[in-house]
Amino acid sequence: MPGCRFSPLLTLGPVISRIDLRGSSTDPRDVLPRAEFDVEAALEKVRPIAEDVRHRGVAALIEITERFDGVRLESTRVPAEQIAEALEQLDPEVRAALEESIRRARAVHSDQRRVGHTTQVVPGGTVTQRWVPVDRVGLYVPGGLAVYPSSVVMNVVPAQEAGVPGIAVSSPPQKAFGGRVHPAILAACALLGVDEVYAVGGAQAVAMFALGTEECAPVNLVTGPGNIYVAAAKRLFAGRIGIDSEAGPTEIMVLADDTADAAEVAADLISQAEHGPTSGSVLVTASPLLADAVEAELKTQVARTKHSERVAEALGGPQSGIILVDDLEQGLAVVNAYAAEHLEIQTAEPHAVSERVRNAGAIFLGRYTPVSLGDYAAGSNHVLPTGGCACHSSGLSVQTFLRGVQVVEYDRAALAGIAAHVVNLSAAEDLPGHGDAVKARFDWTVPGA
Ligand SMILES: NC(=O)c1ccc[n+]([C@@H]2O[C@H](COP(=O)([O-])OP(=O)(O)OC[C@H]3O[C@@H](n4cnc5c(N)ncnc54)[C@H](O)[C@@H]3O)[C@@H](O)[C@H]2O)c1
Ligand SMILES: N[C@H](CO)Cc1c[nH]c[nH+]1
Ligand SMILES: [Zn+2]
Repeated sequence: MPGCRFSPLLTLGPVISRIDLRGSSTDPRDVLPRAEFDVEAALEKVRPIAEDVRHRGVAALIEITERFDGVRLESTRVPAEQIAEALEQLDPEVRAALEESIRRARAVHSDQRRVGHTTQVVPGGTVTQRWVPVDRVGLYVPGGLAVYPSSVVMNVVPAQEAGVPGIAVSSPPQKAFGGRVHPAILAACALLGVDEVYAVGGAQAVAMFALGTEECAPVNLVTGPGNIYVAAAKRLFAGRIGIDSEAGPTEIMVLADDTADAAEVAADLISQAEHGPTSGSVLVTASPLLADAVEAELKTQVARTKHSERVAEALGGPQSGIILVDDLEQGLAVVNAYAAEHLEIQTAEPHAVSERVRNAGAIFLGRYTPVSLGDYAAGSNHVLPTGGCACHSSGLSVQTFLRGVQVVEYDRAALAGIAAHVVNLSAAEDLPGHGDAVKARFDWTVPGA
């Protein structure tokens, strides 16, 4: 059968492991799978790359790119003609899909814009909250195992809607495309009006953005997903620049009951496993019947999916599994403990269930909302917190590119009205100089002090 491949991994045992939490009072956090993603260890490899870029700029980038991507660049900056040419040659169907994806993402992200607000604290005393976009961002678009024009959309649209004036994109050059950045990525940049693109991948791209080179001015913020080296470089430069998150391997958790369709659940688990061998795909269910049916479906579908080897590796890895629970209550406890990047709810009452979810990067409700819709064209953003970070962080949004600046203004009477409290608090902290700064405005006589 054309396109049908058989993975030898499938003959070795179950396609996915089972964790039976039924009747157990174990804290789900102690047993939940997660892929190993040792950013600290990767830092050791990334530090010399960063130092090299710091000292030798473009010359270092050219050498590192030759080493890791097998491409000898003449310049790191992609010429404008290459970007224009990529758009001219873009398949019309892919162009239409990208345009619709951009239109929907723009509709959602433009609604996230924040307006400033002034609070009148007392007569004559105001605090205004202003939202100011960062001046310049570097957006990383991965291009290793797969290439991601959709990630161009997911990074660029919120930055544009936030009003960021300087937007630069970087993505690895592809040997298979004559050493150029993948043409679909260049075309997506063209559709979005982004003309500053670099053919640099991995940690070296983050170093280029953070430090600047002869060809690329430094940025204030780097966003975008990537592999462990990208994550390690973000950790290395965080503080010097802002970062969105250290995105790890993609993951999906499906919370399902026996109203779910096993074939659809299996297809969704495979969809995210397709990103790479460390992707995590987890089904949580109280239905042993569904668990069996999904496992059987996985066996069939994995064998015929295009990237069956890496899918089988991801599903067979310790980061994937089918978790059997007693009931929806325990299922929700597992869901909240895991804090999935993507959570699908395939139950009889997905809305009501979703109200009880506290930790998830994005929630996909019902059978007609698969994660892959969100990956490409729901309007939502697909750059989401992974590795459990959804319990403290959000996905990419307009807010990522904004800083809140408070503008404070009190007149004489308003300051006089609070002066005694400021002086007393400064004394309580043994920082009397702070109080003196207020007293100085009243000829050292503070009313009521
Ligand atoms: N969260 C999201 O929104 C999202 C979206 C798309 C992709 N992803 C994830 O992003 C990741 C993409 O990873 P990828 O590897 O395919 O692409 P990538 O672009 O992140 O990394 C490729 C680069 O890594 C560098 N590299 C390769 N081997 C190296 C080594 N030994 N030392 C130093 N650098 C090295 C190369 O320079 C290459 O250009 C996947 O884990 C995928 O799941 C996440
Ligand atoms: N699932 C990935 C992380 O959310 C995004 C993506 C891009 N293309 C396909 N999928
Ligand atoms: Zn995906």
